[in-house]
Amino acid sequence: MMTRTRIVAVSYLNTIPYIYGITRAGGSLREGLLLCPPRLCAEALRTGEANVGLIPVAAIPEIPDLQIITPFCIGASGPVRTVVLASDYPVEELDTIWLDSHSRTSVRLARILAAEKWGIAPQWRPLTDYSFGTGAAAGTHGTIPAAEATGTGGAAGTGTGTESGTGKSGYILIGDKVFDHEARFRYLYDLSDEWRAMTGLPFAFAAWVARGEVPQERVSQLEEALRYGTAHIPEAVAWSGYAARPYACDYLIRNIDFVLDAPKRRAMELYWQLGRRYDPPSTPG
Ligand SMILES: C=C(O[C@@H]1C=C(C(=O)O)C=C[C@H]1O)C(=O)O
Repeated sequence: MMTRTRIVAVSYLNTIPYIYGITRAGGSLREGLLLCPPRLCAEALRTGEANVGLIPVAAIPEIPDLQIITPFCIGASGPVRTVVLASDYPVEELDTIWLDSHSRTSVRLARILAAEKWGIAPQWRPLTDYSFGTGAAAGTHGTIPAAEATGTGGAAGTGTGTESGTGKSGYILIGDKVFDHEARFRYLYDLSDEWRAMTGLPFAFAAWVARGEVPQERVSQLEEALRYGTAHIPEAVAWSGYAARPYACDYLIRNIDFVLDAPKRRAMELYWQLGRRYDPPSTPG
């Protein structure tokens, strides 16, 4: 029987209440904690580096022997704010969509929405460089070109998102980078809002899972830690590296919904069902 618990969780502001709860609980829960972007959280469960984790819901059916073990998630019942399609053009006009390589759930959600709601069939490309037009990497493949990101339209010859069609690009962005870059774009489509408009349901982006046997006592400790953290959001933010960000509490209280309730479980099932129609695009890393 497996007794060691190695926990992996997403390294964004939206996980701070969970991290706070786990850290405060101390002991072996905290010692086993590993933080990384969502795609790598799923990888850690898949490879066995972790046996408990907050992982993108897109990855749940792909990893054998997983179970959802807590009634907590990273979800949204209204706008989520940090999962967006950002562009200088209306979605109907886009011919290329660059996909955040840190994401598993939202990139597939974008493909579902493109086909089922927006009625577009853009080229899908991996976005791998988040310098957003600044620094030495500006204009290289997979980067948001500075000119486009600042709203002057696709800059010819940057080699990014402008090589084909009308050169109208959109960018699926998730997590903290949305706070830093949202103001650059004319159009922001909140993917939680778009999903709710299409289905009438809230959404769950990530859920807590265990792989293989994890002692019930550990699961109960984890659940207790998550409950504490989500019930003490201002305390968690004050403790964290986000204390000076004026939007942090508001975002965690108004945008993120931590409860994995029946409507979010229904949304997860529907998302898995729809997602099977749309193969995930190949993304590096
Ligand atoms: C709400 C968010 O949901 C995240 C989005 C994920 C994805 O797209 O794979 C995975 C985990 C969540 O933390 C966010 O990142 O802002």
